[in-house]
Amino acid sequence: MIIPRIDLAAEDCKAQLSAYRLLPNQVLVAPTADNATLQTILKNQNKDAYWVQPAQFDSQDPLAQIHMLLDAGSDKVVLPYAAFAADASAFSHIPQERLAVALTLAEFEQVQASLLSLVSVFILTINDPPSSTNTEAIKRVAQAAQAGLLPRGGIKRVVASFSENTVPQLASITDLGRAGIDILLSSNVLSKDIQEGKLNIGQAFMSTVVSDRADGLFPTVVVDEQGISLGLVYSSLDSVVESFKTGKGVYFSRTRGLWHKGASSGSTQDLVKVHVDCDSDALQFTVHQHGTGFCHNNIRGCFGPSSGLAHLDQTLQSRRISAPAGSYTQRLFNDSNLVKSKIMEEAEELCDASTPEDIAWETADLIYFALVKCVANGVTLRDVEQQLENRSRKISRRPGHAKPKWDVSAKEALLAAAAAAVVAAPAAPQLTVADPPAAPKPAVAAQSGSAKSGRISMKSYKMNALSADEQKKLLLRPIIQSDDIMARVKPIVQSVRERGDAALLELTAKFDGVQLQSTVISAPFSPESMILDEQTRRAIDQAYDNIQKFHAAQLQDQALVVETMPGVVCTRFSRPIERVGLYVPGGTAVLPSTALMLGIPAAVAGCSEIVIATPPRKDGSIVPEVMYVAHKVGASKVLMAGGAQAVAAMAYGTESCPKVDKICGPGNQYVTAAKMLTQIDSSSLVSIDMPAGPSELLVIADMTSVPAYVASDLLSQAEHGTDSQVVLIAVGLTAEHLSAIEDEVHEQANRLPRVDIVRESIPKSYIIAVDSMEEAMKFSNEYAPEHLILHLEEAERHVEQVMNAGSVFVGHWSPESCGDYASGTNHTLPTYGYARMYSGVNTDTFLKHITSQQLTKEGLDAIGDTVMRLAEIEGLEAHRNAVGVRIRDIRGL
Ligand SMILES: NC(=O)c1ccc[n+]([C@@H]2O[C@H](COP(=O)([O-])OP(=O)(O)OC[C@H]3O[C@@H](n4cnc5c(N)ncnc54)[C@H](O)[C@@H]3O)[C@@H](O)[C@H]2O)c1
Ligand SMILES: N[C@H](CO)Cc1c[nH]c[nH+]1
Repeated sequence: MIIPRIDLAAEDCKAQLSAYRLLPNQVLVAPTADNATLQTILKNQNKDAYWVQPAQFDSQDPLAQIHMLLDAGSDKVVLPYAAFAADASAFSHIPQERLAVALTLAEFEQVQASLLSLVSVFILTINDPPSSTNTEAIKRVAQAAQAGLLPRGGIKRVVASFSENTVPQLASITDLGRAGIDILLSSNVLSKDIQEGKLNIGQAFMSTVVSDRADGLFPTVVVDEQGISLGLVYSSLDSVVESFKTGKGVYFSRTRGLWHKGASSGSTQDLVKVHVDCDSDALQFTVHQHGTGFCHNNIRGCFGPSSGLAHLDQTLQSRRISAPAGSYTQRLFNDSNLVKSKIMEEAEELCDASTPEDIAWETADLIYFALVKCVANGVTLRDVEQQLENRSRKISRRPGHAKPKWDVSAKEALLAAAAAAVVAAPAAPQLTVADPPAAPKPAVAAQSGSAKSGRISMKSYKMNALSADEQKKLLLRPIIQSDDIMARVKPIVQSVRERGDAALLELTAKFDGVQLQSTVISAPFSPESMILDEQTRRAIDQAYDNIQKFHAAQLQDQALVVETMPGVVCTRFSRPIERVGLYVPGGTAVLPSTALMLGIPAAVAGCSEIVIATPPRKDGSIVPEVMYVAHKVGASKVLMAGGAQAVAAMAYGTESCPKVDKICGPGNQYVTAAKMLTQIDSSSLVSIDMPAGPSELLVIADMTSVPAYVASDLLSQAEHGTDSQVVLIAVGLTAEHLSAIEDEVHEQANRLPRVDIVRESIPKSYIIAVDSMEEAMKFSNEYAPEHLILHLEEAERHVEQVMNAGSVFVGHWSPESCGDYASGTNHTLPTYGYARMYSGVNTDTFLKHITSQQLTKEGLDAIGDTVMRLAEIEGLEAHRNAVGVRIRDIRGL
């Protein structure tokens, strides 16, 4: 094997480096260890090939410079024998395979046994050209030096370093090579061309390779930059010479002769490295493959397509060039904030994962999003691997502490201290340290963690293949055992009604797993309870402003005045409901947005007492986002309770929770059942907004719809709860379009943190194919969805046909999520088909309308006979008389 020696003091050193980069190793001779050219070279990618030989080290601290060169990634540092002779033990901490020694034949004679175990390469300085005498001497040294393998595997190498102008015969290289001796030559005597007075690099390289085949060819394994095999070919001496010359993959075809790979197909190869195997009879070409691939069947490799990370990397690289419009991947490429959020989300989930399956799952997610970021920024998987390899070559170890921001142990200690402080302070049950705004893990994910496989798909129907009865059945929501739920809720409501706070505390311990000391936090709320990061605060403030604007516009503060007949004036004016209870769900997800949706209209309406009820977190606190909203809307109390017990507390009142006049807000089946139960109990004297149960969504989509958008909207509601239902009405969609939507549902769902919930809600959901918009609208109006999305051409034209729906989202750019959070409309909406007769929460929800009238003498005279006659018909004489006594006076009867 030949090794070029490149003098970094030479002007053309970088050109030399590039010319001989295909050889496995190069020796870089630098004037000093910190030479600027050397440092620049070590910053590039190929450094694992370099043996660095500085002529001079810093005399104060040579070891530090050796560490620096090895940490920078050089494969080996070459030291003069004198350095070892002075104190060999100083180098004993450096891995043997990273050190080489340069010495003369005479010096080798003095080598102590200890040096043999410190270095992996002996570079013998030979001042004369190869001769029979020095060749024999070199061979003797090789025999002595090469005894035994390196501790971590591999051989010790002996290299004969010939002087500046020596151009050895190929036969000498072959002779030394057969004895396992490499030849180090000045790059000045080498050439990529066949040139008089120079040694051709291809021929020199091949002079130690022996073919064991009758045709004299050399089996050549072709691999990509990640070392993944692309195929097996054959090389001849000429093809190798040509490869070194052109820097391309050139082989020998037994049918075509010299074969410039890709010359006709376009699938060319840039040659990255050429290696010979351990017994010198086969080659390995490392290439950067262009075009469709190496295999003539238009796939990447002859042994089939790549898999694993390499495959993901290749897919993302090709998607970067041509991602389908509207696909999730394209969105990720264009939205660096989304990628950032996903990486942080997945990293957190990986930290929280504990089972081997979950850890593998979360790692896969994290790697996926990390690779998207790489590809979006022109970084390849190989670049990442190169970094890992560089790190593995470092010999100085960093302590590896986490930055303070991420130091979990320190944070836990802080939280423990804060919790201890809270226990000591009886009146403040919430932590004083703000937790990150992360939502709690879905209950289902926590329980299962197993059924994470299988396609996630909705059921599929064709409207014209269904009987009327079958169509009707589809209008029903997933069955809820309401008798069973009522039976569970009644005793809960009863016990809170009878035992007040004591029952509340017990039930919170039972259902929410937290033993509180008190049930209510009263305003003014402490600033520590609502500490938010700036981005969250700004998001809440913007949502607040939009929702406030839309709900303030609904307020009719002018009385309605109509003179129905001359002298008969009818008026209607509104007054706020004084005390309202707002339920903010907190079971599988904490929903500060619901606090906005209920609190803002209540505040706009002017309710004088606003109580917000929400389940406490496991540490007994309420999320700071909800506390901040409670503060903004002017709530007087936050009730730390959820479920039926919270509803009962607000309906009947307890020692600490005020009784309210109306309870609003969505919730699970227990919440909804308790609202209905307390509403029909006249002794509670409480009303409710509506039965707002599990979230649901109906999408009507035509061929103009974007599959990725449709799927994302369906999933946005399917992720709420296992009982959520989403429906897609496909209007004249082709089979391809429909299956693109189904694929997106599956793929996007699998990337969701709440995929376990989606796995249960999506199978309860369905797609129904129809032929016309009329059929679609008819079905939608009968279903009366909570949310209706129109993914249609000229979607706005169809709004006038909507008869029953909680809220409508018009066109491709109106995702339902905007209505959930920030556009201005309310997200507390009727579900279960109640949109046929209920409106969603709005400003009027928190108002009563009072009417009044005033009649003049003339007005009463004009209307009197009508009223008296109608009272007579009903047999209500007192009614008739109240008008009659006045009419007699007016008319002087
Ligand atoms: N329609 C709308 O406008 C709208 C808006 C937002 C949310 N939602 C829906 O609200 C619901 C929120 O449900 P959630 O469960 O996440 O939160 P939640 O706050 O409604 O319910 C959590 C509470 O349920 C109680 N509970 C749990 N298991 C119980 C059991 N076995 N027996 C008695 N009580 C029990 C606990 O006290 C717990 O605090 C979802 O279905 C979501 O779709 C609807
Ligand atoms: N989509 C829900 C109404 O059904 C509301 C919500 C809250 N947070 C997110 N979404």
